Amino acid sequence: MEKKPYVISNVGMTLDGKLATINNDSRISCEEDLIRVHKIRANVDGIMVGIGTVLKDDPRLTVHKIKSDRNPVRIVVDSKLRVPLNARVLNKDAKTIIATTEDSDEEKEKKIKILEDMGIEIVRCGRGKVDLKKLMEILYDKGIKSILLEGGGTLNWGMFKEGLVDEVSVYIAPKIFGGKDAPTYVDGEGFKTVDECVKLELKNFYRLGEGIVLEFKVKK
Ligand SMILES: NC(=O)c1ccc[n+]([C@@H]2O[C@H](COP(=O)([O-])OP(=O)(O)OC[C@H]3O[C@@H](n4cnc5c(N)ncnc54)[C@H](O)[C@@H]3O)[C@@H](O)[C@H]2O)c1
Ligand SMILES: Nc1nc(=O)c(N)c(NC[C@H](O)[C@H](O)[C@H](O)COP(=O)(O)O)[nH]1
Repeated sequence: MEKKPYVISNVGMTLDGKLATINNDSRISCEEDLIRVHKIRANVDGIMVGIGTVLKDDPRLTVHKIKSDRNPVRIVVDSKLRVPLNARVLNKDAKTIIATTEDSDEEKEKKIKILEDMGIEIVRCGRGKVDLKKLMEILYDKGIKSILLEGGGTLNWGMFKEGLVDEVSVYIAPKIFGGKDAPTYVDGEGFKTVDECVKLELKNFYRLGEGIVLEFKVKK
């Protein structure tokens, strides 16, 4: 696909690949790592998360840990439009785009109208779940040429499966959460064979705070 933003996937995960505990405690990154993430945020056009992350963490998705005179556009992928009207991602600190499906019912249309009246832009693509390839084209046409993908595991799977991620950076905290139901970096159905899996090329690694940062390019 030619017309798509450059996508950097970032997470803070435990040594066992978890993004949160089974009780959804997601405090993984150390302060130094959060500053690293905010430096990336300050240099991209958009920050994207799935609705699961908004419902569980209520992130602001702004640059607030370092000085910056701009905030990227916040993009929430939300098939069923579950976003709470008091979510911090809907505040006035930055522009927000909610990506949802073309599926329609009276209640959804009502909520779209309320969100639009709040100044939120609604983008509709796909049926059943958001068509991520189409979404990337739409965002590119809106001038969003780079995106920081901040999870969670379900959206990460969708983006990797569609071949939409270009670069990966992960912070590995020296912690082990365990739990087969705890969210991991990439969840979803998973690839069935090694031939199909996403292949990466290690570009850089360094110690940061108590953990380590790994940076990869996705092999195309
Ligand atoms: N440690 C970290 O770096 C980090 C970062 C982000 C999230 N998290 C954690 O991840 C968890 C949330 O992850 P999650 O997996 O529940 O939710 P998620 O944030 O991945 O959102 C999933 C939602 O994305 C939407 N979606 C629409 N179209 C899709 C498509 N084509 N493919 C995939 N998803 C699509 C669906 O509405 C789906 O419910 C929370 O526990 C949060 O704390 C941790
Ligand atoms: N890099 C990273 N390390 C973590 O330990 C963690 N829990 C997240 N979680 C992703 C989540 O979407 C938000 O990045 C945070 O919840 C921060 O929220 P802010 O946007 O700064 O309000 N991200």
